[in-house]
Amino acid sequence: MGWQIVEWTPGAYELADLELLLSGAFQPLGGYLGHDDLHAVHERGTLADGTPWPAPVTLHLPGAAAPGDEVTLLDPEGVPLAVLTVAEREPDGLTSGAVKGLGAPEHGPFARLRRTPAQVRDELDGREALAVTMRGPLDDLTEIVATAKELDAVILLLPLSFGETGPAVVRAALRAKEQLPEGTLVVSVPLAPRAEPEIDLELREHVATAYGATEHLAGPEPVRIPGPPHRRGLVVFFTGLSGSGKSTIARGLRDSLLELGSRTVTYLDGDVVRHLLSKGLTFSKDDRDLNIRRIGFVAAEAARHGGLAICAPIAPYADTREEVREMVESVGADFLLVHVATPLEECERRDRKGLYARARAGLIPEFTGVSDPYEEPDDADLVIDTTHISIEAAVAQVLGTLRSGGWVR
Ligand SMILES: Nc1ncnc2c1ncn2[C@@H]1O[C@H](COP(=O)(O)OS(=O)(=O)O)[C@@H](OP(=O)(O)O)[C@H]1O
Ligand SMILES: Nc1ncnc2c1ncn2[C@@H]1O[C@H](COP(=O)(O)OP(=O)(O)O)[C@@H](O)[C@H]1O
Repeated sequence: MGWQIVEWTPGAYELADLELLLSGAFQPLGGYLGHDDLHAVHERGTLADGTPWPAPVTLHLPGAAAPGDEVTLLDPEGVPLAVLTVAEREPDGLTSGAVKGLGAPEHGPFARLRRTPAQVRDELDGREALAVTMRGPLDDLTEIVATAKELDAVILLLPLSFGETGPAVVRAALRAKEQLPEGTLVVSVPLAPRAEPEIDLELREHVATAYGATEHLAGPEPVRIPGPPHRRGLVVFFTGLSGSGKSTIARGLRDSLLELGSRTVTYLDGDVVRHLLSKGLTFSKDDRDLNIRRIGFVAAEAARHGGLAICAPIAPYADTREEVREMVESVGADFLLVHVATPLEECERRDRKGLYARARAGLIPEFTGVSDPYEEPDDADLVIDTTHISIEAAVAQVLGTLRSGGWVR
């Protein structure tokens, strides 16, 4: 926590909130909330001064920052978006303060469909507006058309484009517009969903009002029907000590899958990863974590498009494995953790590459199992100890799990 923070890329959720703070969609808020406001929001649904406000809008910053410091907030591509003037800072990094925009946000899909509330209010020019906030397709337009007619209002479709489903919601709004009266407006709003439905609804109402709505209809929630497992993306993630058998089983699995021919396979071989994707990284905790995140990122991209990715790094830390699981599940794919639980003594006895001997001799520092930790998974979907079984039997166990889960037919 010692280093002074001068710039920072907030998380996806915080960035979405930032955009709405900057555009005025979160009026009267001018920045991230601090302790007193958050307390009042939780207790009474107002800010500390009594102004109605339904939901927390928060930011976490690492590093050191004191009241009055300025921190530049960047988008994921590194473009400066805003300057935050720190007001308060909690020990856990929660930071409040006003934000000032540096330019129109350009990151994320459908940037052209974003407009500020002021621009939309200008366009409405005093006419009544019926806002429809949507997170899923509108299956029935009759209520919207009837209500708009009754109010003599312009229809304002506000697709809440956040995360994976964002682009689909915007497409649904553009499709709906074609069947709605002329003059219907579509404005993409990156409002991240809030966990509690009532709070989410209230926040949607605030945002709709900021955009000039005189009435608000909340569109249906997204219905996510996951495809059958054999069409869903899958990441098979092997973890275990060096020499436990991860690569051998992973290669066997890849070959069996290629032979079956029913799925596309991406194999992220540990050595290839270390020579290319993670070239130059060491075996410090930070570098191992980064290595695993990179592997997770690539595997999730393959799985996002329905592919099956196989990875076989040591991945000694539980938190980092969990991060990868979340990364994969957030793109709508499945994650299968296989713990190759061959005990250290057996791995050391095999010592295929002579690494254990060198590690014991003190020639390799931070060697997993010898002088560096391996956190045993307690969330493995399959555990295989290869001490007394053949390679074929080990591969068959994994393939059997894929078959019984329906991932492979
Ligand atoms: N200090 C230290 N600790 C552990 N392993 C070491 C180390 N130095 C080199 N190696 C070799 O690197 C391979 C492990 O790399 P990974 O990318 O799988 O490790 S990690 O997941 O980032 O922890 C591992 O290969 P495998 O035997 O295939 O597991 C080792 O051969
Ligand atoms: N049932 C088994 N499954 C996998 N490997 C086995 C098995 N039995 C013996 N081995 C041997 O153990 C070694 C495992 O090495 P490797 O697959 O490179 O491990 P890791 O990738 O975990 O470091 C190989 O020499 C392999 O032939």
